[in-house]
Parts: sequence; structure tokens; C-alpha cells
Amino acid sequence: MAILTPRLLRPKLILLISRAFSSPTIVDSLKPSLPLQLHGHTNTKRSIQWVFLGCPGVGKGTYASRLSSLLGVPHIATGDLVREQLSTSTPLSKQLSEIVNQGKLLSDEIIIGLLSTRLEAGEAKGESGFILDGFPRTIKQAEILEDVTEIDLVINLKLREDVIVEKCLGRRICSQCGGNFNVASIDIKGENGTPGICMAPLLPPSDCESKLITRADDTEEVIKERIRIYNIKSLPVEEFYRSRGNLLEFNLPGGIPESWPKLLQALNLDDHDEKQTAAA
Ligand SMILES: Nc1ncnc2c1ncn2[C@@H]1O[C@H](COP(=O)(O)OP(=O)(O)O)[C@@H](O)[C@H]1O
Repeated sequence: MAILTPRLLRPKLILLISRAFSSPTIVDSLKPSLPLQLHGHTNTKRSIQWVFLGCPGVGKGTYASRLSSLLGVPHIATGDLVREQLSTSTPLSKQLSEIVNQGKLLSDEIIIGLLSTRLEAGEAKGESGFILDGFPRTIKQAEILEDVTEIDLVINLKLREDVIVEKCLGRRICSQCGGNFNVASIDIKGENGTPGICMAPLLPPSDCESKLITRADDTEEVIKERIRIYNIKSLPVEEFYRSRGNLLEFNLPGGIPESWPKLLQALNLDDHDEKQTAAA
């Protein structure tokens, strides 16, 4: 992976994004059903460019990956790119794992280097559009992204903090197939006007059961540090997009069975889902 200096970041990302995402469009076919007007969008001849925001463990990966399958655009999670890098045993991966395992953010340069490499690989495979998950996480990253391309929609997932911590502690990954599961069973009763919340565990199939691992950064101490850093560095990113008018706030009402249909409704995509299911 090439590490880019700040001076080199922008031109490289501009080139990659403009080359990779100027081709055919599913935005046109979805446009009537999009929840927001494409923000300042003049060129409709390109695919969806969406971003997921939200606290660590809120479920960005789950919903971004479902939407990616539904809409046929790549789901690009910077956390996955980081973990791929960590799985190689290079001096860089050792350096990165120290930062990640303390719950800290990697530098903008490193993350944009990883993202550029991923975009380049996608371009070679003819990918178009993206659903970004875990990027941007700082105002600097949001500004760089804004300089190089337009973001149509930013989905901001929200969940109460005590549930987020429990969900992170329950996260498991299958070391063989890479599938994401959750063993946490959340059942919090509503009180003093605050609604309760129920989330069933997302258990693995029997083949994966004995191969489950927990991320090294999913300990209670590190989770709390990640949330603290989110509030300092990433909450301003919510405001960045809110002020541009393309932020969709979505309070998760429960687990996937309750939340997925409501999210599709909020995105005016429930029709699209039915058509896909009927066609399958
Ligand atoms: N955009 C980014 N900027 C800086 N660091 C990042 C970024 N995306 C991922 N990382 C690093 O990778 C780690 C794991 O990312 P991710 O899987 O998205 O975490 P989470 O589940 O906490 O949202 C982060 O804690 C951080 O160290």
C-alpha cells in the first residue's frame, strides 16, 4: 500500500473517484424513490454515492451491506480495509494495530491511502458508485471527500449508548468465512417515557460456531474510548452534513427485523425491496 502525503492525497483521490464513478447509473432508476433531492447534483449520469455515519457498533456495516446488495453498489468499509491490513504481518500492520487496539483513529493519510488502493482495485473490476461505511470520520476527511466528489445522501444511525456497548461486546466474526454475528441479547424495558428496546442475537450457522473470534478492539475499555473519540472527532461530521442538508437521521427501533423495513421506508426503497424479492 502506498502511503500518501497530504499534498498527494487530493489529486490521487480526485483521479480515482472521477474515473471510477463516472459510469452508468442506477441513481436514475431510483431517483423518484430517493428520500432527498440529490444535493446540488447536476450530473445524474452516475451511480449512488452514499455515506453511513454512526457510533462504533451501531450497525453501519449491517445496514450498509444490506443496501449494497439491494442496490448493487459496492459497500466500502474502512474498518474492513484496516483489518485486512492488520492481518498481514508487516511493520506497518504492527504500528496500525497499536493505534486501533487503543480505540484511536488512524491518520487521515493512512486511511485515504487504504481507501485509494481499494478504489483502484474496484475501478479495475468496473465498479460504480459506493456506500461508504466508517469514512469520513473527521472533518478533514469530510472536506477531502467533498472536494473530490458529491455525496448524495448521508444516513446517520442512532442508538442509545448503553445498547451500543452491549452490542459491541456481543460482536463475533467467523474466522473462516468472515461473517459478522452478534451474541448479545438486548431487552431493555422502557421507563419514564423512554422507549424500551429489544434486539435478538444474530447467531451464526452451526458451521461457523466453533470459529468465532472477537475483535481485539471490542473490549469494554476500548469500546468506551472509541465512543469518546467518536463524540470528539466524528460528531462534528454529522453537523457538517446536516448543514449541507443531506443528512438522514435514523433512530434504530430495534434489531434487524424491526429496523430494516423501517429504514427502507425512510429511504423510499420499500417498493424496490419487494421488486427484488419478487424477481429472486
Ligand atoms: N475513517 C477512519 N479514520 C481513521 N481511522 C479509521 C477510519 N476507519 C476505520 N478506522 C480505524 O479502524 C478501526 C476499526 O474501524 P471500524 O470497524 O469502522 O470500527 P467501529 O466498529 O468502531 O465503527 C477504528 O477504530 C479506527 O482505528
